[in-house]
Order: sequence, then structure tokens, then C-alpha cells
Amino acid sequence: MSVKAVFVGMPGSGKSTVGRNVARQLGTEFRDSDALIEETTGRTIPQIFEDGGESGFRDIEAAVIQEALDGYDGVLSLGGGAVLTESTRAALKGHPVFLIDVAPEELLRRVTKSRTVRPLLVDDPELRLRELREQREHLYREVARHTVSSDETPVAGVVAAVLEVLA
Ligand SMILES: Nc1ncnc2c1ncn2[C@@H]1O[C@H](COP(=O)(O)OP(=O)(O)O)[C@@H](O)[C@H]1O
Ligand SMILES: O=C(O)C1=C[C@@H](OP(=O)(O)O)[C@@H](O)[C@H](O)C1
Ligand SMILES: [Mg+2]
Repeated sequence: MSVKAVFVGMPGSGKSTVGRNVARQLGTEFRDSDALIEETTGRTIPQIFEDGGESGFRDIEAAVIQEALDGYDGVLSLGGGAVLTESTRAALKGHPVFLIDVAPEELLRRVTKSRTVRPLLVDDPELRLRELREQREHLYREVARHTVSSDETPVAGVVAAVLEVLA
């Protein structure tokens, strides 16, 4: 028994949305690391960043992901920075990890429109997205077994592409 699909990629790429829909189509459980973090701590993501900074958040995130993967056979979406933690990258080895790839302009449109507060992007989303991509792109590529492009593809199309790989 092991996880059916894990989603990684930049903040705003659609991991939570696509993961939830893939799970629904497969008739399986869905977990999202950010939702699990909020459930287990009883705090919101922005509060956790305020209290413990990014490093405090990463520690909680890594622990939650380890636990979420243990004996799990559903779908799991990760937060965009989860791959920064080495133990998380190691835990993902051998699993069907999907990278959702989105061009910078479209990513900016999505995070600007989305209601989710992403503390790392609040100041200057365009600049921050560029910096985060530079830091992380190689890590996304390292952990991903499959890459699905989502630039102009509606959610249903991305979900269909994932299901085709899993079929
Ligand atoms: N393929 C897509 N096309 C258009 N908008 C999308 C697509 N996928 C996700 N979105 C939108 O982009 C925003 C960010 O999606 P979300 O699932 O929260 O991304 P992530 O979990 O990767 O940060 C949401 O408003 C969502 O509705
Ligand atoms: O990229 C990041 O470092 C983060 C992405 C967010 O998740 P999404 O990628 O689902 O937006 C959330 O985990 C937190 O705000 C930090
Ligand atoms: Mg998300």
C-alpha cells in the first residue's frame, strides 16, 4: 500500500485543486500538507509563519508529510516549498510524484486571483515567484517522475493528463 500520486510545484500551480480532483476521480482519499498542518496545529499558515518564521513552518511541514505518507494509499498535494526539506525529498523516492509546470505569467495571474494567503509572496509576488523558482526548479525536477504542463490547460485537462499516466 503506497500513495497513488503526490503533487509538487510552485505555489499557485494548482497542486491542491488538481490533487483533490484526481482523488475524487479515483474514488480515493485526498490529503493536502497545508490543510494537515492547519488541522494539527490549530493555527493558520500565516500565523505559523508569524510565530516561527519559515524554518518553524518547514519543521512542522516535514513532520506532517512523513506522517501523511505512512501507510497511505490516497493522493497527497504538498506545499510549494516542501521539497526544500531533504528528508521530504528522500521520503518521496520511489513514489509517483507529479510536477505541475506553469509559466511565470500564468502563475502570477493565479496567485493574484487566489484567496489563499501565501506569506512568502505577499510583498512583491512577481519578484518572489521568480526567486522561488530559481531556488527550487532543480528540486522539483529531482523528485518528479512525471511532469504535467498546466499553462493553458483547464483543471479538468490537467486531471485527465494525470489519470492517463496512472492508468
Ligand atoms: N489549470 C488551471 N487553470 C486555471 N486556474 C487554475 C488551474 N489550476 C489551478 N487554478 C487556480 O489557481 C489558483 C491556485 O490553485 P491551488 O490549487 O491553490 O494551487 P497550489 O496548491 O499549487 O498553490 C486557484 O485559484 C485555482 O482555482
Ligand atoms: O511555496 C511555499 O513555500 C509555500 C506554499 C504554500 O502552499 P501552496 O504551494 O499550495 O500554495 C504554503 O505551503 C506556504 O504558504 C509556503
Ligand atoms: Mg496548495
